[in-house]
Amino acid sequence: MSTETNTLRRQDGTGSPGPALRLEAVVKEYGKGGRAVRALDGVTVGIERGSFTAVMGPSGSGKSTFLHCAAGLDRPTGGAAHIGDTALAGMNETRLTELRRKRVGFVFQAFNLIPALSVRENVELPLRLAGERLDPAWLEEILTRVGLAGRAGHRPAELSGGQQQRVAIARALITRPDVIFGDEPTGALDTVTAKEILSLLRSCVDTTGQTVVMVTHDPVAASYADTVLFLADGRIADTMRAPTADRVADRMTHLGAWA
Ligand SMILES: Nc1ncnc2c1ncn2[C@@H]1O[C@H](COP(=O)(O)OP(=O)(O)OP(=O)(O)O)[C@@H](O)[C@H]1O
Repeated sequence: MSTETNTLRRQDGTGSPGPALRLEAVVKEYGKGGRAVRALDGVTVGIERGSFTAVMGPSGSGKSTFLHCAAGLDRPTGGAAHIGDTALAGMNETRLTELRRKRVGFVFQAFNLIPALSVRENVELPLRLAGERLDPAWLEEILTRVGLAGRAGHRPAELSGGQQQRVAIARALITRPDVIFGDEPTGALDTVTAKEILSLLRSCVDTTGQTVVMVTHDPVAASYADTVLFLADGRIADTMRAPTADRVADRMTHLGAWA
């Protein structure tokens, strides 16, 4: 399949043109020789700006490897990954670190906040690490958007799990990244709180055109996305637009995910 035919578009067709993220024939092998594991086996996909994409697949199908290669956390063995127009191949570690700080945001299952820092300081951290100027109005806007304007001085331990994940989302938004990557962002939350976090991610996409790519095992979480990519044995086995939880669960069953 060509990149063009594989480019994922928003359902309503709005947002800037051009993919936020592009993988071309990406291969990732771990180990060498007879013991090598091919975790990604020629993945080609473009992810449109302002879209919400869920990545699903059976255990070991390559979801984490996909996310790591797409976000510049790991280097593909073959093929090419781009964030916007920037090719990740050939970047040295310093430039890759800079790219990860400025151009992508991460939201993990375990929140990964700094306990000694306040909400405000946690959110500011990526800008400080990147040596960039803080725009106080933008910080306030983000804190308001994630519903934490009144909690800016609190420490993470004083917040619920859902509130802590809101801090992580605010921290991901602060650099106005090309893409926010979520790795099971609702995996540690109860059902009601998970829905609030998914609605927040959805509204980041809908109101500001943020691009979100989220690995999940949960068909309900995937149903918040515009498109679901299904991985199997390191390849894109299927793409589903306008997903519902039932259709996603059905597709996963056919991929043998819950056999
Ligand atoms: N560092 C590594 N060294 C060797 N093999 C690895 C490494 N990381 C992943 N693999 C292998 O690559 C394949 C894909 O792994 P990956 O973690 O990307 O799958 P996944 O779909 O995210 O799985 P899960 O849903 O269980 O988290 C698996 O066979 C895994 O064992």
